[in-house]
Amino acid sequence: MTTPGITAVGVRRSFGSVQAVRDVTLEAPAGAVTGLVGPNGAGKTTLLLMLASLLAPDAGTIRIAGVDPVTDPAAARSLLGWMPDALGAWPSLTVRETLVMTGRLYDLDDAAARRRADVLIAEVGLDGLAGAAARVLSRGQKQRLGLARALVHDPPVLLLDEPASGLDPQARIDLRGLLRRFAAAGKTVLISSHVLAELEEVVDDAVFVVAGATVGADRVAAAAERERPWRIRIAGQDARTAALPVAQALGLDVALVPVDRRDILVAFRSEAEAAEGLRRLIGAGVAVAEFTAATGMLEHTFLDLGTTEGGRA
Ligand SMILES: Nc1ncnc2c1ncn2[C@@H]1O[C@H](COP(=O)(O)OP(=O)(O)OP(=O)(O)O)[C@@H](O)[C@H]1O
Repeated sequence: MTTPGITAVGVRRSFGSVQAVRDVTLEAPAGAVTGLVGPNGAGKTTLLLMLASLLAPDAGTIRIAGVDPVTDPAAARSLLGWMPDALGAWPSLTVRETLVMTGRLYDLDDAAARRRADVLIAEVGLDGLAGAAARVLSRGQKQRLGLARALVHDPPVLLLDEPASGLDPQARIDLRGLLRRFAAAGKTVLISSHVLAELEEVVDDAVFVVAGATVGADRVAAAAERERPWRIRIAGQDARTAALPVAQALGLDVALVPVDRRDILVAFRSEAEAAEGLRRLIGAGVAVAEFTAATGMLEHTFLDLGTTEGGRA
């Protein structure tokens, strides 16, 4: 029976004495975009390489849409699209030739490979560069080609390592739309990125990897619930002047209410507490122009995990 999505249980991989991945257990369901988040050197790329069947795990089990990439790498590769963080393209082939060649490697006949290349060139916005050699592409253009290449065989599972790096704002918005469309079509998307604010806008859920191990759901939930700062901006008043009425309305000592450029920072323990704070400010007649969490949930959780228990799961 085919199980959609990606599962990994107790996966490990060392390079000599370096334990790059020491204990990863995760599930990325079909029909969703799952983020893979962790600090530099946490083991994300090593893990993605194992999921992509390009590196053998020392221990543990992996399933890509039900297929074991260790015992049946060919079947796994037919099910997954892999976008590495750096494009290892054939430098003298053009964009179109690269995609046609990739299609041929996936057993498309020549005509089908050409049709597929043209569709993908349009989809990733490389129309004007179809005849350009891969070596002359900018970093962002290479990223687009890497994405197109991962999609050649229309795989149900997509593994993307830092796909947004080097992309301009429009290309990032396009990428978000594309990933959401994939998820809506029932595909599985696992994406690593350091740009957490951006990841936040595209993922349904996130898996945190710290020091080679996935962080348990209870620890992630606890980290997410810890106090975090909110930015408050008051209409028509500079932040220093406005800090006093804000502190009074919230029952705080003004000396404990920091100011950051035009904003006042106040820590709340939860969204419910923040909502209550906003109610009090409005009730006290404070002209609130902006009231927003200073860090997104992913960033907040990431920072919290990095500062507790040495980040160990
Ligand atoms: N081929 C290799 N040989 C030796 N050590 C390696 C190898 N590949 C990775 N490592 C080590 O394994 C650890 C995890 O590396 P990995 O590239 O998986 O981390 P990452 O989470 O992707 O990091 P980043 O966010 O910086 O890209 C690092 O300490 C790295 O130095």
